[in-house]
Amino acid sequence: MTSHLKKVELHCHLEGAAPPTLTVAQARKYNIDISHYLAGGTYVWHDFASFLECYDKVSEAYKTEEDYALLTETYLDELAAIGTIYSELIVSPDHGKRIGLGADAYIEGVCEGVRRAKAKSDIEARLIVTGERHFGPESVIGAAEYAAKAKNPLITGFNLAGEERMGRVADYARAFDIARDAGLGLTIHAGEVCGAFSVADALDVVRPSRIGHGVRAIEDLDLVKRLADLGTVLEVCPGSNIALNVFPDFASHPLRKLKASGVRVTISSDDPPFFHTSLKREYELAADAFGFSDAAINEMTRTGIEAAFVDEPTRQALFARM
Ligand SMILES: Nc1ncnc2[nH]cnc12
Ligand SMILES: [Zn+2]
Repeated sequence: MTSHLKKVELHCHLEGAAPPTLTVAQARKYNIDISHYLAGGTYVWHDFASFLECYDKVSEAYKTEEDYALLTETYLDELAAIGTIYSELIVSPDHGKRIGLGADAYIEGVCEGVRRAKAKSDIEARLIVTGERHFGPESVIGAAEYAAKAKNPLITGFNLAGEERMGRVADYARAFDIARDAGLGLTIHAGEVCGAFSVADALDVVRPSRIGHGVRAIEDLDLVKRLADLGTVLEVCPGSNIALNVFPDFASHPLRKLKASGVRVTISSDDPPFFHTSLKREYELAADAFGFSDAAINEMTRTGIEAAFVDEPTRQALFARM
């Protein structure tokens, strides 16, 4: 039981949080045939590549500023209802461009959703602009330039997601330079689909304060020590890792080992309905599948606040709410 615990989430893709019921309604509204990707109330995919394809198709069912406001508000309301005080949403203005809505209208819709949710529950939220590797380095640079120029106080970070097997981190270094120069927090997907080398690449090239997943660092114990020494925070998403078969089961998932080795870890849901999970379930798994005490879970939540891409007064206000 973790319902009494305050919660923080650093790693959730906005479109990846789309409830299947809402996506069905959206697809009906726009007369989109989504039956290959959503059947029986469940998103349909069978491996990482088909998951990404399904994710992109589902995203296409959200088309207007109001659609993004509703999607954001719906997810943040769900988080607030389980005691979540802070959420970082991974968003893709580039996707807004691709669907013809435009990056500004996409972001404005998301910001409206953040404001609506905050007015109801006081949940704090920030946006991490992401580039997606499978759309190529130029599109990732475009995403970084957008984030850098936006001067939107809710946009506080930059991420790189998508097909991890596409190119090496160095191909995307320029995008991270742009984001770093703009003062954005840096995080990057690594060590999820690819092995420990991708985490080492991320540390060498990007020097991020956080890594999305990073769990396959466990394949190289020197690298685990490096993560612990640097204080790099891992945004660990156990349910996602099991759904994508990164590890066969929770017993072989390295969350406990990483934490015991001194690596700073947090827990998140990634793309919850795609992976049959939720932040509530991830906290329950931390207690039941991993055997963490309330104190250990609170420690991970505090790590999340320490690593959050927020200004210091906001960070202190979040600590005060713990
Ligand atoms: N788990 C994941 N890894 C990489 N890119 C993603 N985009 C959405 N979810 C993702
Ligand atoms: Zn992710």
